[in-house]
Amino acid sequence: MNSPLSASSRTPQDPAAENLKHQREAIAALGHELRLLVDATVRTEASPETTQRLADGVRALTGQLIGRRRSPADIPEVDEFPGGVRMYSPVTGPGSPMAPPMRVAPYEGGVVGRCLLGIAHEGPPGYGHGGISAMLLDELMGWACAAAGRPGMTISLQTRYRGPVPLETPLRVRAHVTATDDRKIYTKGSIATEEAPSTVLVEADGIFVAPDPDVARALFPILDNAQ
Ligand SMILES: CCCCCCCC(=O)SCCNC(=O)CCNC(=O)[C@H](O)C(C)(C)COP(=O)(O)OP(=O)(O)OC[C@H]1O[C@@H](n2cnc3c(N)ncnc32)[C@H](O)[C@@H]1OP(=O)(O)O
Repeated sequence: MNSPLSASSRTPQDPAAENLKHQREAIAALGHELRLLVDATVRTEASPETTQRLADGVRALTGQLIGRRRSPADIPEVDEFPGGVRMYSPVTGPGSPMAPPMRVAPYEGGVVGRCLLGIAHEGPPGYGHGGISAMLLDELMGWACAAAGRPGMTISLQTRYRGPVPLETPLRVRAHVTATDDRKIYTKGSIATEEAPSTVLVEADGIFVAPDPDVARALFPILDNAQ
């Protein structure tokens, strides 16, 4: 299984790789514009008439996007599953209007994620929603498992909120594997600002399980097709 941090197996000269790159760039460009739209939407004080007109305009745009719809079980062609690029991940996906998106890199035996939360991610006024913090940590601890060669699914996530997470502030999320026990992988994670990286605002303990192969095939039929 490839690590999500590893490069794609296709070479840049490969026409299929060029096409994939082109597709991903376009998806990321749309994701970027949609994130700006989401941000503008949750900030707007436009009149009801203007808001209604915009809703009609957005509906017309959405109509253009409905073509080959995928079922939840399908893997997008632009993705690498398992263990690779997820263009529409709600945390790291450059094509997701919901994602901050968090950029992940290796870091001191684990992984680090960098992102900003916007008003769309707000919980208490001016601060991030606790569920969003848990989502960032869950995802990054999952990456830490994969980067350690032990990909798994979350079975337990415990979060402690020590301080509110400021919006529109560069954040540093960290995660690493602390221990493994058969199929269980134990992880720790934290969120701090880039400005004060040693002041932990949220910390988490996560337990992941590498699913039994039969369970994994039942959950992800695509794994059978890939063989
Ligand atoms: C790189 C991309 C990163 C993405 C990260 C995103 C992470 C996620 O959000 S994953 C989504 C949320 N998680 C889930 O939906 C998982 C739901 N759980 C399941 O489907 C199953 O428990 C699954 C598939 C993980 C494991 O099933 P299976 O392979 O049958 O394992 P199973 O035999 O039941 O359990 C293995 C061990 O874990 C323990 N365990 C399983 N579930 C739990 C649980 N919820 N709580 C505590 N222990 C548990 C079992 O007791 C067992 O321990 P032991 O061997 O000591 O008895």
